[in-house]
Amino acid sequence: MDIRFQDAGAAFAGKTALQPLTVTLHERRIGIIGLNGSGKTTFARMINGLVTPSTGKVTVGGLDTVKDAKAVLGKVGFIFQNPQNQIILPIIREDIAFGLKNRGLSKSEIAAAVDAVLVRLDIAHLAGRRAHELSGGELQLAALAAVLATGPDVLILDEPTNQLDLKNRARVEKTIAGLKETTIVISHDLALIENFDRVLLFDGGRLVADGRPSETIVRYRELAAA
Ligand SMILES: Nc1ncnc2c1ncn2[C@@H]1O[C@H](COP(=O)(O)OP(=O)(O)OP(=O)(O)O)[C@@H](O)[C@H]1O
Repeated sequence: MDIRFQDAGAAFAGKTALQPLTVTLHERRIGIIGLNGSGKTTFARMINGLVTPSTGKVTVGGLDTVKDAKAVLGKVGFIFQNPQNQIILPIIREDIAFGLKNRGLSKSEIAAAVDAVLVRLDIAHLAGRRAHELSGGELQLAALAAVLATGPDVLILDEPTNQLDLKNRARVEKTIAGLKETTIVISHDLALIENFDRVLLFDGGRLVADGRPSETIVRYRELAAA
């Protein structure tokens, strides 16, 4: 599943947030790092079309994020920084099922798909729980389950370990490691992405390093210390 940025940049109200860049992503685990406000989330949101390019274009598996916006949304799942904002229905099982409605599935097929994803993430015990009662780590996994159930080819997680304790962090890390989907993770938690296939470093709205995690992380540390 190739993700291609072709001279693609982004601006908000005429102010450049991301300088035009050309890059193709096809690795299975991709990390995105950089200081606050460096353009990481903007870059990630361009992949699912939430942010449309002000110049150039972005394609996912050959689909244009502007012209084929709906198809791209079906291919790219996004787990936001605050997962509670994307859980719509109060009970976890219902919330996961909600995302599968309008797909021509029978009630029993939806129930089976919900069960399958709960088992896959080892969170079957959360099925009947209320979202507002869950811990941060449980919420993160529940949001991931709801997105995974819809069968995306690409998953984007925005700071998935933010505010998690060590136990929940390890749980989320292990879950990410086991995902078969192409997974793009924005993170300030450098240990989380140190074994990824590729890491992109943004600075001031520019892609300034792109390569193996060890090299990119060293560059980030130099940049942060400067
Ligand atoms: N919707 C928007 N409207 C206006 N400006 C925006 C919008 N989204 C982002 N920006 C600006 O674009 C720049 C890059 O922001 P972005 O959210 O991509 O950074 P980031 O690297 O993800 O930051 P952080 O680590 O703090 O989450 C910032 O200057 C930000 O203020």
